[in-house]
Amino acid sequence: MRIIVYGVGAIGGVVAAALALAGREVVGIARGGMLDAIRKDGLSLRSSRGAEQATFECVGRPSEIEFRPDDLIMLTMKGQDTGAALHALRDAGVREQAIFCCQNGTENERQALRLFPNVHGVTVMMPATYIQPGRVAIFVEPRFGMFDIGRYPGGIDDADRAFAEALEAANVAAFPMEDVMTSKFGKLILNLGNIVQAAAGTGVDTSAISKRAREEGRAVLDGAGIAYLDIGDNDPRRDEYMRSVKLEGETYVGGSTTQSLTRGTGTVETDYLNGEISLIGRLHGIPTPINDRLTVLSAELVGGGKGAGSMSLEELEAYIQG
Ligand SMILES: NC(=O)C1=CN([C@@H]2O[C@H](COP(=O)(O)OP(=O)(O)OC[C@H]3O[C@@H](n4cnc5c(N)ncnc54)[C@H](OP(=O)(O)O)[C@@H]3O)[C@@H](O)[C@H]2O)C=CC1
Ligand SMILES: CC(C)(CO)C(=O)C(=O)O
Repeated sequence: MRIIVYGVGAIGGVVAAALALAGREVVGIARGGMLDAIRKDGLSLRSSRGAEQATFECVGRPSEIEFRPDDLIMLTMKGQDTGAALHALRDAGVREQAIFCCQNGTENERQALRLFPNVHGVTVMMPATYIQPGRVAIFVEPRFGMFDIGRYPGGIDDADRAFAEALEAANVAAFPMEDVMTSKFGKLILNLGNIVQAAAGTGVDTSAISKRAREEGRAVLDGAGIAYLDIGDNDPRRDEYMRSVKLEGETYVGGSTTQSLTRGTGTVETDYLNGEISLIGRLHGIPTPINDRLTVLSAELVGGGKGAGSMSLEELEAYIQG
């Protein structure tokens, strides 16, 4: 069984390296400097275990892979890149293989199920950082993170069990779940603060604004009758499996949206995080003024070429008031 990691960045990089270091067969799909670096020297994984160099096959597009029926395919690109990636997989001949959406947001699974029959949701709890091409880091211990895993829209099958077994071997705590989307909707609530942190900068206390965005998000899910679990700081598994750790010489720049603004990738995932709450709210007639504003804000920050931390807390407050 091979594991194809599509999108070798922070999450894809940590998981691909950890799997390869655990002796699993991994094929990465990467682009730009990351692809060149992995092909040349492999991928350096920095963690509380130290710096480990992982080597694995890496290609630039799915069409370079001869897919096998028992391949497990992880999607680890941002939500705004999922559509193009799914079409590239289908063009490359992928049909019945298990596709694991290892991404934040709840739309990736729906998009994948439109094209493929065998889709799985994964809640990714893993503060990973794309440091530079060829280098990623993970800032928790003793495990590299925790994944809730299950078939979409529900159930657990052999592919979930096989994926969980491989992750456990790679030091990622893995939990097959009958109703994984309840976990993913819980994670969505947590991620409503991503753009807030990205706008104001890591280290600024944005908790009051994030709290309001999350309260609005919960009201929308409640109103729409969508079940969700609390998988944030109150999740008791965090103490056992993923305690924050400082890594000498490495800086945790922040969450995934902060990293996108810092790296200047030119897109952010907010339309699939806060925008998902706006969408569900609009479908159910529930107002979502805060998440609407945050979604527009993300487009303005990206459009204006703004970096992480480009707004003061006061500016952010004023912006949300409209
Ligand atoms: N980072 C984190 O701590 C966490 C992230 N997540 C979620 O995990 C998912 C991935 O995030 P993250 O790892 O941070 O994102 P990154 O941007 O670090 O990694 C995604 C990678 O996919 C690459 N990519 C996108 N499209 C393609 C393509 N068509 N072909 C080849 N490569 C492609 C990107 O390339 P390029 O660099 O050129 O853009 C990038 O390197 C997101 O849904 C995020 O919300 C969840 C929990 C924590
Ligand atoms: C919860 C958080 C912020 C942890 O890294 C995350 O999921 C992300 O970075 O997108």
